Amino acid sequence: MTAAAVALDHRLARALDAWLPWQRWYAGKGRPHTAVTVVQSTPFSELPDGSVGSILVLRVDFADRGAAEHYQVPVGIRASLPDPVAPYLIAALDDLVVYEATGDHELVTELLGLVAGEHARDPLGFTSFGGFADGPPLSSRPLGVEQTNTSVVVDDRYVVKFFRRLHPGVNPELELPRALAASAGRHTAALHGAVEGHLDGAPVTYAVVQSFLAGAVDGWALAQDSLHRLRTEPWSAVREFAAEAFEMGRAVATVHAELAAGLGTGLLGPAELAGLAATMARQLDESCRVVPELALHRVDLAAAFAEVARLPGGAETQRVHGDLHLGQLLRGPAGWALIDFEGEPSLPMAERAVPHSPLRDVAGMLRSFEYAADHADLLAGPSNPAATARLRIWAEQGADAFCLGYAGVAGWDPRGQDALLRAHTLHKAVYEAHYEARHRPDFLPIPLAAVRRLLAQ
Ligand SMILES: Nc1ncnc2c1ncn2[C@@H]1O[C@H](COP(=O)(O)OP(=O)(O)O)[C@@H](O)[C@H]1O
Ligand SMILES: O=P(O)(O)O[C@H]1O[C@H](CO)[C@@H](O[C@H]2O[C@H](CO)[C@@H](O)[C@H](O)[C@H]2O)[C@H](O)[C@H]1O
Repeated sequence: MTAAAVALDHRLARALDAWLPWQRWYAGKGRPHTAVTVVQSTPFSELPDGSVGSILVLRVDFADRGAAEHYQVPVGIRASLPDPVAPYLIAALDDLVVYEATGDHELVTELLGLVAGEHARDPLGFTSFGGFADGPPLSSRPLGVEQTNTSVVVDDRYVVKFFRRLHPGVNPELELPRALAASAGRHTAALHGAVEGHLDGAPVTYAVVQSFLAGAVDGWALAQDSLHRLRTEPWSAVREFAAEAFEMGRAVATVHAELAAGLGTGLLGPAELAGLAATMARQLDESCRVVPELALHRVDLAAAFAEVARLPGGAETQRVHGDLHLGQLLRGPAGWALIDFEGEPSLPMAERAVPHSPLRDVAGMLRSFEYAADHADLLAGPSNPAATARLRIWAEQGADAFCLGYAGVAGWDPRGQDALLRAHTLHKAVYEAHYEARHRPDFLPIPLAAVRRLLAQ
């Protein structure tokens, strides 16, 4: 059998069926599936020894007969597995092995070359926005971090992010940086290229290439370090983290201003506010089906969301990040930068493209300060009221400093819009409960405790 034929062999579909549910990025966990089908296979490279690189699209059908999901799996198919690629094995069929192309420097180099050269491999198109160095890259490595998609760092200069779950529509992670290309300052990573195609007649973003901010530390790692120090040097840990949170607030407000300037602003009037309240209530219902513990608070949560429909004077909107948290901020030599503009990865693209109040992102950050503190509390084991109190002060000081930094740039303090900020914060906590139930059930107590605490305030 040739390598090209393997991509379409039904035995590969069977192997993928067993492999897929174990992947961190697989979002169908908890929904028994009935079939995994390779619905698209786009060979992008054929090496002299007959090895092939191909971008597969899998369709997953579910027993509940709900909507099918599509996933991207770039694969390499070779006669033997080169040593560095061994951890990426998917299946061995006859005399050929199939593995994840993201672990293969040769195939990553081929893909990057297609982007830099703006080639096409029907139905995929490769676009360059410039900034590629001459000559092939010397090294590449999958990031290997906890993430929703799969990113590969090339020469510590680029990061190629392969979107795993494919939704029809242009991914905001391509759309927003592309719109900001001329105006974006130092608080975002430059966009170099993209891989786009079609699925069922709709445009789909397969991958983006961005500048890699080498040596940057992310906000979550910085928070972990600070929380560790909180045990021995509580006041300097609180003070120093608050100073960073202040700068994070400034960076987020600056990017918000750039997004507003590049993509415009709007106003939610009474009808749109009622629509927003209804969307929050609908998402609450969906999350209650996945996380039964949430249903205990359904009435109070619905009441907080209903408040949105009664906001006097409306609310300003614009395109926002959409899924902001500490892990989405990287501190490099030029200060804090925002990454990962794809929005909530489970939402359809049309919903992710809806303009929102910037408070949605602010709420994401405020939740993240609390999340980090509650995560530390959870890991610390048996209850220790003094330690818990310190953690709460740490989170509150971080949140206050963030809002002050934001206000310094935006000219308004997010804490001034109480009901909308509260609704967005609760909405984020509900989303987190849904997300954790699907991806990291051990962490589910964190957002559930937050829902209880926020409702009690
Ligand atoms: N441009 C970049 N420069 C440096 N590191 C990055 C960059 N983009 C992403 N990362 C690192 O990769 C991690 C995952 O990236 P992210 O875009 O959040 O992935 P996902 O959306 O799949 O969860 C980030 O937390 C960060 O550590
Ligand atoms: O993968 P993404 O970065 O797009 O975001 C998803 O995964 C995040 C976890 O990796 C999740 O964030 C939640 O956990 C964080 C700690 O790991 C915490 O800082 C965030 O506040 C919390 O929301 C995010 O919600 C999800 O969309």
